[in-house]
Amino acid sequence: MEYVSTRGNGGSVTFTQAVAAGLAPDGGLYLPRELPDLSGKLDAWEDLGYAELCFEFLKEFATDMDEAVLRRLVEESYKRFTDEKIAPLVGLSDDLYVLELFHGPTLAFKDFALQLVGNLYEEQIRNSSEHINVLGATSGDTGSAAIHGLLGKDGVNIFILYPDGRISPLQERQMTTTGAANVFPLAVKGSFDDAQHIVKELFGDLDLKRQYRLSAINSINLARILAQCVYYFYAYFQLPKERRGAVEFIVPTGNFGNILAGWLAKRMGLPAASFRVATNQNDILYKLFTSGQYEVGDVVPSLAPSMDIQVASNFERFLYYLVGCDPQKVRSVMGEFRDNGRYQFESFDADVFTASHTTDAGIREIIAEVYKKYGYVVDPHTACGFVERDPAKTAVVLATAHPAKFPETITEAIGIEPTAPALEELKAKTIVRHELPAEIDDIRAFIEEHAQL
Ligand SMILES: Cc1ncc(COP(=O)(O)O)c(C=O)c1O
Ligand SMILES: N[C@@H](CCOP(=O)(O)O)C(=O)O
Repeated sequence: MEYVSTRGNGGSVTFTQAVAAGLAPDGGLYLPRELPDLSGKLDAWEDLGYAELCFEFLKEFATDMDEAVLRRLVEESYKRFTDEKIAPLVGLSDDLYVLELFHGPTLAFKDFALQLVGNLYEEQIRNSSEHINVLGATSGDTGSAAIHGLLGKDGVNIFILYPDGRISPLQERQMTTTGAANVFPLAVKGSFDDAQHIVKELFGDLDLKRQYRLSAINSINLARILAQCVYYFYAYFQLPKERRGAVEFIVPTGNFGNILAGWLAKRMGLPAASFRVATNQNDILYKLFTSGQYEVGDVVPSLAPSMDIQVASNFERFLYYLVGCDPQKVRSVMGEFRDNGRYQFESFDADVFTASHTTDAGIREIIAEVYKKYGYVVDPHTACGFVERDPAKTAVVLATAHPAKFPETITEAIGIEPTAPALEELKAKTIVRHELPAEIDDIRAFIEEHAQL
């Protein structure tokens, strides 16, 4: 299978090359030249365990990898999950289900892809004997999942930018208390968007990228998206057969990676009816999907900090399909959006997407209501998925983080403090972090000083 850039000037590369590159050299994002039709495989996949399903799915894409190696890496990637089902589907009522994606090592859905990406990078280092330097931006969860996907692996330094003071204290502790000499958590004086922008600019500096062998762990990396497709199939197979008629996946959304993975799964044969873009008060995507107006505003810190994002990097992958896979149109829309901070679509076909948004007050109310009604505790991000439902559909809400990562908000809402052993043990550890301005030159200089060659 070949991979091409959304902007059309990145040539065509293999799976391994696309993963190693992260961002395409023309600044675009990689996608398969053609999506495979997997609908004929669903019957055979119905009863597979999570790792087996993941292997079967990924081997359609990693066609340049040895299958035995891929199988080993995939199996390894799900060993540290604490629930035997890996991604259990919990029924709250006949037509309302929660897909729990927080049983990995860092208690957020990012572990699904980043445990795997860590293993793919380790394999790459083993094969090339070259050191890599991982660079990423996080609004809370990607950073810790990436660090824990790579921790203890030789030949890699990790630089993670995060907005200082705008992630939860426990998310910060997950990144800053590892004690590992090759992990550099960079507390940046700015927003996640500032951090993500800097990271993309640095990946766009092709000399820097080549010299330091910079590798991406954000969802600009196609491996992230593909690994996240798997649990949509897995969730579907866990639904009772009589509930599979019209399924809406409700996805707490920020950078648009998670929901894009579901939508791609549908394009490949997953029989889902629709996907809900569930945002917090930073609702640029809600406005886009309800009006066609795509306009950057100021990010407002919220109770669901990992979704405090304005410019969602994976929108570009959706845009590519929206404009009929025409890279020139992608370049033109992205260019106008970059220059003006806005783009008005004349006709915006939202396809199978629906959208909702939630304020902080709404998040608190939902956490309390869901607990009262079902005895179930949702984290503030997952709460955004409980806003409204189409009664004609079976709803599957993606639970993207464990509530114990956000104890203050949960305690305020229901008077009970959620805990998780993996987080408790972090509280006594020493924090090591590096404070930097949100300036590309400062970040570049830090990397040049601390990267390994
Ligand atoms: C807990 C949580 N929920 C939801 C999201 C939003 O997911 P995405 O950025 O893939 O849209 C994130 C961050 O990515 C997150 O960490
Ligand atoms: N919400 C994310 C932001 C980064 O998104 P990614 O999916 O592109 O890595 C986070 O928690 O860091």
